[in-house]
Amino acid sequence: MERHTTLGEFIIENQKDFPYAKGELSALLSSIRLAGKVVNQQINKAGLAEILGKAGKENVQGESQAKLDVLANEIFVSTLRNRGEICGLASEELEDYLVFDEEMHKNAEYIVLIDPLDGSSNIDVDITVGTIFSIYRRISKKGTPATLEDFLQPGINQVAAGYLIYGTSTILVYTTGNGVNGFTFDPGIGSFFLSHSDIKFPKKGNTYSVNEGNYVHFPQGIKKYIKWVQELNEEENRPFTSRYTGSLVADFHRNMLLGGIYLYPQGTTAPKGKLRLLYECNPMAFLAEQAGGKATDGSRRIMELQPQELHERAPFICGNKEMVEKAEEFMQ
Ligand SMILES: O=P(O)(O)OC[C@H]1O[C@](O)(COP(=O)(O)O)[C@@H](O)[C@@H]1O
Ligand SMILES: [Mg+2]
Ligand SMILES: [Mg+2]
Repeated sequence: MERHTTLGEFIIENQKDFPYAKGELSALLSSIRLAGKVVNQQINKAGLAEILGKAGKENVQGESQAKLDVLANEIFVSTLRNRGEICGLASEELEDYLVFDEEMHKNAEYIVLIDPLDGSSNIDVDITVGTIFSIYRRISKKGTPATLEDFLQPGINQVAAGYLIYGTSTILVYTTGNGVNGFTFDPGIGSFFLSHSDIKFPKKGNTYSVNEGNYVHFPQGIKKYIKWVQELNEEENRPFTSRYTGSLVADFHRNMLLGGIYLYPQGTTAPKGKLRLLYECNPMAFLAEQAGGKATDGSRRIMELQPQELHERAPFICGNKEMVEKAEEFMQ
């Protein structure tokens, strides 16, 4: 029987891609793997462990937090705080970034941004959710506390990014700038194994993912693009199929494997869209580009946007290159 490579082996094997690396990034990816396992275990038994429902408080964006948003955040923060690979962390569920200034963190090279639980509206109804992470090398001097500047870096500075998808199976997908690979969790063994190597968007896609309930609020260009995808044109395989789960990770994963486009545009009610640039758009954009796809805000490359605030939002269009460029044409 063919033996699959474990995530741990793959991380070590690929450490050579980073001639300057001293193993910190590998150790950090392993910490994220560990936290992911713990969150996965909690999600699998959520209905029994009284961790469904609301936490009774709001995050900095005024969204009412789900108990699992809070728990997943605590698991990632405590796992990464207990291991010395990062000097700071920012999260969707925390108003401000955390500075890890204990001795073992002071000289750490990296910072992490996370969306601990993506697709929160789906938790209580057992639909696929995820965790998204983005890793940067610090800008501030080693030995000093992490600064806001360390977090407000453009997406092109990411050294690694990825997500965990908690679906029919649990898969960890990530890139370090050398392609995108996916590892499926085998609960029987308790390890992640390489199951999707060097993932690339298929040449063509015919699935579009957008919350059409917001159609009336969309800019004209997006309205026209949606009309275009729904028109009959057998040659161009239109109308496209509509698939929207309410979880960015799930829609992105499907579109990357089968071809498609995800759109969360700006609108009258959300002038800058809904998704957060630093821990949703940038990591997915890095993965998309590494898989041969594209990610824009309708006209500009997401990864070239200069962030101004920790929780700022950005219009997000991401998927097959050709499909994103068509949407951009309509936006022009
Ligand atoms: O319900 P809406 O407005 O369509 O938004 C759904 C989108 O918002 C998100 O749930 C935002 O992420 P969080 O759940 O992490 O807040 C995305 O996963 C999803 O694609
Ligand atoms: Mg999210
Ligand atoms: Mg979230």
